Amino acid sequence: MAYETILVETRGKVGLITLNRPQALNALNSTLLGEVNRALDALEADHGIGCIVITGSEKAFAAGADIKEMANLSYPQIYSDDQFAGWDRVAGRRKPMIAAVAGFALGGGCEFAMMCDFIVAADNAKFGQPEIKLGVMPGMGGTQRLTRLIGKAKAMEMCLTGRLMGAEEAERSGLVAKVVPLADLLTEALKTAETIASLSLPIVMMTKETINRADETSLSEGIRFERRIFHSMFATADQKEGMAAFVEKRAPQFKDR
Ligand SMILES: CC(C)=CC(=O)SCCNC(=O)CCNC(=O)[C@H](O)C(C)(C)COP(=O)(O)OP(=O)(O)OC[C@H]1O[C@@H](n2cnc3c(N)ncnc32)[C@H](O)[C@@H]1OP(=O)(O)O
Repeated sequence: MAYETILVETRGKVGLITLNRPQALNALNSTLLGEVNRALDALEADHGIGCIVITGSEKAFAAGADIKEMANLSYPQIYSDDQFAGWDRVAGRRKPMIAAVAGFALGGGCEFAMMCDFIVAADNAKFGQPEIKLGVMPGMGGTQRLTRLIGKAKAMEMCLTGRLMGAEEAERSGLVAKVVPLADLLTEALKTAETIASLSLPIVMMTKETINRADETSLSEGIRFERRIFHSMFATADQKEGMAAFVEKRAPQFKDR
């Protein structure tokens, strides 16, 4: 498949999407959004893929939604086109997605990274929601996801001032799972993705769905949901294989069923 703004590769059971608009610091325009969704459609349909890594360049994961593309839109246009609705499709993906972030992850770039299941950051990463400086606010989920990840006080401070947060503070605050040296970013992200992809895909997907339920529901409903999904895992061959392998002191051979 041909793409203009991204590169798509498979490395064993891992799908790798690299944002590739270096001249605009990977600003997220509508072509790029369409291509990311097209690539994710293909990777999700491929039964050989167990995890997806999304990355950018050393300078920028993405410097935000494309300001030049949106600057002159009118309210009727942006409303009737439901601007950014395509990002809900990105966020709703069922296979696990890791954002490997180096450099700037600003505005929509930070929001895109937060749509992934977790973020591995290079030590030069800078996160921020600077939209307030453009006379708007985050519009791709940032007010909600950032608040859930780092809490109201820090989310308010970041969104109301537009200040940037470095990688170490982002890790301390719960925005990123792990910080690694820039030179090791892709290797580390791919290694983590390979670990996930070596496990049972349906069990991984059910676990992702169940954890995401925590953002949507009360504790008691969430625990009830977890219990139902946990019980259902006993209908899979991979549960039988995983537990038999432990008892027989051998490595499990998961079949994704
Ligand atoms: C509104 C919603 C819902 C979401 C958003 O995401 S709004 C955008 C939020 N992001 C920002 O406000 C960041 C904008 N970018 C910057 O502040 C700077 O580019 C920088 C601090 C990230 C890097 O500065 P640097 O001096 O190193 O590089 P530049 O010369 O400024 O940029 C290089 C090149 O990229 C173009 N660029 C950068 N960001 C965007 C963007 N978000 N949209 C469109 N284009 C962008 C920049 O204009 C320049 O290209 P030209 O030389 O052709 O102008």
